[in-house]
This record gives sequence, structure tokens and C-alpha cells, in this order.
Amino acid sequence: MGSSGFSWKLNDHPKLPKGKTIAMVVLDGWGEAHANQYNCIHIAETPTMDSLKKGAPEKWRLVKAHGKAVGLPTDDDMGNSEVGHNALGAGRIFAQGAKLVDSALETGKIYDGEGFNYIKESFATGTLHLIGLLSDGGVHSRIDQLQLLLKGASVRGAKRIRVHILTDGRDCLDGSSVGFVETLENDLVKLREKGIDAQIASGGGRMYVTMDRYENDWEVVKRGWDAQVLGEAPHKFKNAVEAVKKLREIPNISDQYLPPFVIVDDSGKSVGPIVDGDAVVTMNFRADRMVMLASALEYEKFDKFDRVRYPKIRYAGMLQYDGELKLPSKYLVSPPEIDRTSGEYLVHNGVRTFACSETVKFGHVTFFWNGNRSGYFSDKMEEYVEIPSDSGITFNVQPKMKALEIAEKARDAILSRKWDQVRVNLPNSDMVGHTGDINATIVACKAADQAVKMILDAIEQVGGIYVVTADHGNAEDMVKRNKKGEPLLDKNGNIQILTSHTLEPVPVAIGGPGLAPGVRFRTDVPTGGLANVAATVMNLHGFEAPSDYETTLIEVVDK
Ligand SMILES: O=C(O)[C@H](O)COP(=O)(O)O
Ligand SMILES: [Mn+2]
Ligand SMILES: [Mn+2]
Repeated sequence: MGSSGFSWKLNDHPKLPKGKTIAMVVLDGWGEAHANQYNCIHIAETPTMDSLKKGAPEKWRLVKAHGKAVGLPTDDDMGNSEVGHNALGAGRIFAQGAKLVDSALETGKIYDGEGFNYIKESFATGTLHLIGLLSDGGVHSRIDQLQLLLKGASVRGAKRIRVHILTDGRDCLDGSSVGFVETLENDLVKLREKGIDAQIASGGGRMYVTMDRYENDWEVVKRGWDAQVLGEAPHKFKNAVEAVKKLREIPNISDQYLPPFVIVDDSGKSVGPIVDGDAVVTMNFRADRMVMLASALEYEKFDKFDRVRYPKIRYAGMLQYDGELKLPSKYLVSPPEIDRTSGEYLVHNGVRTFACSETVKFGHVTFFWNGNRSGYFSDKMEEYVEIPSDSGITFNVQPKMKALEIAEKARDAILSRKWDQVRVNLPNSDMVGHTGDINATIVACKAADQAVKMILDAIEQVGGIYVVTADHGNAEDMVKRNKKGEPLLDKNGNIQILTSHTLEPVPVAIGGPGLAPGVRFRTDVPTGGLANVAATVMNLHGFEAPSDYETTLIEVVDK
């Protein structure tokens, strides 16, 4: 015990043994919803997940994965990977980025902080650039936060403002980008009426421009850099509404995949390259898809792509995206302080952990799981394996993704008996669900189910325990619905495909030959959410959870 009285030592669980191998499986984007034709999980052949659901009722339950249960501002906010994995790993509910930015804007504290005062120094002579995702999705950013920030910065001296937009269609309906750009344009007109030179300067679809993650494809970030910083892009337009409308006409191009464009003046010159003396804010609060650009903006030494020009700017993130790397060093709002995560506790208590996913979800079971912290707690006690994802494709063309490879790695790790916890994320239902391709999503769900089977078979062989859950819904509902729950049609009478996550709960299943006979889900935690899983898993490792963790979902009755 340290001088503060704090100790990493966990108490022994009074009834549950240590030393069982636990498979901790997170199905990304696998919610529970009514069985119908838009529920890809229902339509897909998923015998393994079906058998868990149809098995002992005290070994399968649903938990909340959205809204306040995962630290989001309201219960109308769908879940997402960041908040879901944070809750799963940290065992407590933290006010998340979306909420922290809301309150910093509401109280005005955002303008008193070090980050804003730092960028403000450039307002007199330089341009303020805002780069980020333009939608109301609330997963990475929110347009109303941008609107408030634009107002707030302009009354505090920003005279020249350029917005570099990334169109969404992934956390909101495809096609909705046109409306968001119109809304932003209206705000910019109002600023111009007040004498502020404010314009959209560049844009592109989030999946093709800037918002790659976990270094899957630096080309994506480079395309954004060229448009935002250098002012160069294959498509040039006089205004952004026209840009988005025209680029959407390209066959097979949706909001997520719009090619990069720049806005040019009458002489054909781009209106807003980033130059020496400017201020830049990346306005996403969520880290995974902004931290690559953050490194390009922040680091003098950088070799991921040729930046051609590296302007001397004052740069701040909406949040600090990586607490370990302290990146970026300047930020407008402090991120949630997610400390004492279950991973860190377990390492201190002798639990050896193996974690694996493919690139596009690798940071979910490592970085997000560990409270947005990169790296190992202990390189002797942990091993994290990343399987390279396909890049340069939309995942509906490869819906099986690397599920089999992830399962094989997990199986081998389990059978090696070197690890006490083998943790994976299976991305299929989420990544393919986001494409809106129903047939491909059905294939994706089946592939994920087969991967679960391989992992459960290995657990069977070593006498271990499994915990199978998900981080939020996605593939279980692929259609936008009205308040009554009926599918919405567009003007042509076609159903509106839902590419985003949902508000649905997710399953938690426990079992395996190593599960002590009297273990069952309690019935007195009916409102349980993802944050209750950490204490549950600690119990299954033979420990009691820290007292401030959300309560465990299980109890042990005498058999
Ligand atoms: O970043 C994404 O792909 C989506 O905005 C959210 O999906 P995720 O939360 O499952 O990563
Ligand atoms: Mn997810
Ligand atoms: Mn997703």
C-alpha cells in the first residue's frame, strides 16, 4: 500500500477460484432487436450466438450500451466503440468527450482554458482553421458544437475563419451531408455579415479523407493534408454545397467516400490553405480517427507521408487524443480521466492478458479498453497482437474481414495456456453494417459467429470460461425508423438504409466448463450496462472488484 493508502491489490473473491482461462469476446456492433428482414443478425446463420441465447436463462442477458449508461449526454445518443470499450474496460461510467465539450461550451470555460488562449494568439494576424466531421452523429463530433465554437471564437477576435469539413453518412443517414453543409453555410453568411471573413475551404468524405484510424492507411490522411494544408485537391468548386451535391453524383460515391475538394476563388486559387502564423483546431472530440492528423500537425519530425510544407501554426485538439503520448499537447477541453482500468488492476494482480483484433478495431480492445491509453501496462504480463486489415476497400466487398484470423490467434493463445485472459474484438457486424449493404452484413454476422465458435471450442478444451458481449448495436437494425418503429421511406418510396449504430441493448453471455456451478446472472441489476461487465470479469478471474466499480452482474449460489 502506498503512502496515499491506495493499493492495486484486489481482494480475493470469497467463492470463485483463480487461474481459469477467460475468453473475453466483443462483437462490434451486435445489438439485440426484433426479428425482421432488416435485422441482419436474425437473418444470418448464427448457431453459436443463438445457442448462447437459447441456453440457460441465467447465463445470457441484455445490458445497456447507449446514452447515459455509457457517459453520453442523453439517452437519445446511440452507443459507439469508444464509450462502449471505455465502459467495458474501466468498469465505471465517465462523462465522455461529447458531454465534456457540451458543458465547456455551455459554461464558457472552453474559452478560459490554456488551449483556447494559445490559439487566440494567432487571431490578430492569422486565420483560424477548424477541421472535423460535419454531422449531428455525436460519435466523433457534433455540428452544434462547431456552431457554438464559431460564434465564440469570432466574438473573441477571430477575424478570418476557414472550415475544413469531412462529410459523414456513417453516424447519420447517407445524403444528410448536403443539409449539414447548408446549415454551416448559413452560419458563415451571418458571420460574414458581421465583417468576419468566414468560409468553408475544403472537404471530403470521412472514410476517404483524413479520418483513417490505427494507421491502417496513411494515404487517407495525406489526401486531407493536401486539401486542408496545401490547398490542393483533384476537385475544385466555388462553394461547398455545390461540391457535395456534384461529387455525390459520381457512381457509387456516398457521403462517407466523397473525394477531396477545395473551394477556390474567382482566380482559381484555393481560399484556405494553412500557412505560417495560422491557428488550427481539430474539432472532433473522439480520438481514434483524429490522432493521425494530430501527429502530422504537431510533430516537427514526421515520416508517414511527405507533407511538402509544414506550416508553423498554433494547433489545438478539441480534446487531447492520447494521454500517454500527450498528443496534441494543446487542447480546448480536458478528456475524461479514465484511471484504474480493469486491465491495469489485473496486471497488478498477476493476470496475464492477450488481446487481439485486426487493425481497424485493434485500438478498441487495447487503447479504448485501457482508458484511451496506448501501450502496455506491463510488457511481461501482456501481449497485444494486431492483424493487418484490408485497406483501400469498403468492407462490404470483404465481409468476412479477418474474423477467422482473429479467432485462430485467440484459439492458439487459449490453447497455449500462457494467458489468463484472451480478449478480442470481432469487427464484422459493425464495419460491414456501416456500409449499409444488407446482404454483405448478413455474411459478416455469420463470419463473426463462426469466429465465436472457434474461440468457445478452445475454451472448452482448456476448461475455461467465456464472456461474450458487444459494444453497441448496428447490424441488428439496418433501416431508419419513425417514432412508431416503422421503416421510413425516401421520396422515391425506397427504404432509408441505416448505416449508423443503434440504441439497442447488447447481449452478455457467460459459460464454459470453468464456470463454477453456482454462477448465474443476478436479477437485481435490471438496468445493468456495459460498465457492469468489468466487475463481472474480475470476479471470474477470482477477485472482487474495487468498491467504486459498477456492480457485478453475477452471483454465486450454493449448488
Ligand atoms: O468511426 C466509426 O467507424 C464510426 O463513426 C463509429 O463506429 P465505432 O464506434 O464502432 O468505431
Ligand atoms: Mn464499435
Ligand atoms: Mn461502428
